[in-house]
Amino acid sequence: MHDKTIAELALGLRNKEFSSVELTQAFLSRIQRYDGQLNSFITVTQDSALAAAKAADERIARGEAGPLTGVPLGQKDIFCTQGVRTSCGSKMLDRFISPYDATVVERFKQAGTVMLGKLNMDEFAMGSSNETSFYGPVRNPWDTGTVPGGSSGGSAAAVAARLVPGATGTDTGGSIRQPASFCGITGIKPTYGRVSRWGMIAFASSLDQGGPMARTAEDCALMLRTMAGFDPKDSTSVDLPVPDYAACLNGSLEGLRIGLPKEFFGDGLDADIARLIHAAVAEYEKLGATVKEISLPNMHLSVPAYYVVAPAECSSNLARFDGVRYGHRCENPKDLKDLYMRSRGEGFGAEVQRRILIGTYALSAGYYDAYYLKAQKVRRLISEDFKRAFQEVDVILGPTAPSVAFRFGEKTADPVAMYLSDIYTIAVNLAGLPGMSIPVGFSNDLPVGMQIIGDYFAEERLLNVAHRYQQVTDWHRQAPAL
Ligand SMILES: NC(=O)C[C@H](N)C(=O)O
Repeated sequence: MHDKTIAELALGLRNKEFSSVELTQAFLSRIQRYDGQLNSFITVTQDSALAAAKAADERIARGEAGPLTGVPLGQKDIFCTQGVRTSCGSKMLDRFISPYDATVVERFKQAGTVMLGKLNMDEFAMGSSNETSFYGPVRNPWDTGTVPGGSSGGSAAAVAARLVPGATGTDTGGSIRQPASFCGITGIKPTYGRVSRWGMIAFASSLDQGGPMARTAEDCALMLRTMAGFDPKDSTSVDLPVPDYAACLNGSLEGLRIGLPKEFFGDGLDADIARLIHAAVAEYEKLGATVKEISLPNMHLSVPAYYVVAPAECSSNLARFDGVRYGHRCENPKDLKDLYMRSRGEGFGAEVQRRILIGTYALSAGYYDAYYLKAQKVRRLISEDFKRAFQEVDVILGPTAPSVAFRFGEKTADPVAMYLSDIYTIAVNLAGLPGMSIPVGFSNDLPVGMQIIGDYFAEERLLNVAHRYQQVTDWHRQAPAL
């Protein structure tokens, strides 16, 4: 059962080939058997999962089921879950039991899905390797000596290892796409504003966006249909109708205009990855697409701009964790200042502290214009690059990451080397565009992902482009040996 996609599981449930309780039990026993090796879960919610599965079976029996009723899923531990620890991968929130559900969690509950547990992640979503989690690193199921990517590494590893058929992720600067690439799965970061951020612990509010991670584009479409939609509780949520993403997967690609940005294929890209991306592009030509080289001239400014904007917003968002109302509180504080200093010093790990310091500096009097304001101007230039490109092409293809999964410790001593893992993904967040990663082959036995970028609210197009490729290839069907 664990090898089936979400679409196949949903069909099996509807046809009563198996019950949601049986399915949930099967995944729970896989988690118990294999997650010791991977560490992809922070919390497994066995009892509530079985209760939700039982309720789903009853709903199916009454003929009141929705398309995903009874399907088990995992939630990244950044989404608040009522009555369940929501740690965000941090000691700061190790004992935080959320009093409410995030909108995304609430929507999945209403759809009758079953939450298997909360997935491991980089602390407060800051990282590209899952090595910053307070709960220890997640291991990549393709080679447990390598990282799964980050920050949604627990979600990616669990989906790849078939411990869950699908999971949520969040993407502030590549955090859905880069781990999807490293673990050989499919993930989509929707347009900023498409999925509610309410109850999703804030890192950089102008960039954060939740999205689905699964094995196929079809499964991502099914999950996104449930996740997306207007939410009055999120001030940046966009009030646009949600298309039936699964209905447009089979559209023809005849005449599709593909752009390949020359900046994505320059120095720093692994030669094997470049070869696999070109091979995937050739498949699209067979499907009727035309290809042209384009330029995104300000791409080289995306990582520097992101590392001003994201830390600036994080320094403001994380100010709430002061040991008074939220989060870890130190023992026996002498006075208020001591309480703040020690609670934050003990509760936050090194990478989070680094970002808070950078952000506070960038926003401080006298530096604001030089850093924050300038980064915002660069952000506009990057958006305009894409705007120009989308006048000529329908989608942009390129690598998701410059390398395959790297080894533990390889980049921890050099934060800038770590930040460069997101060199191809970050510009998409700065512009607020939708982006996707799909598996297109292997290099040294490790999965390689291709990125598909579209114009605002072109999620249907991206999913269609990904699905057509998955109909003629089987990279997304490969499974790691556990
Ligand atoms: N949250 C993300 O999208 C991950 C990104 N690598 C960062 O550390 O900021």
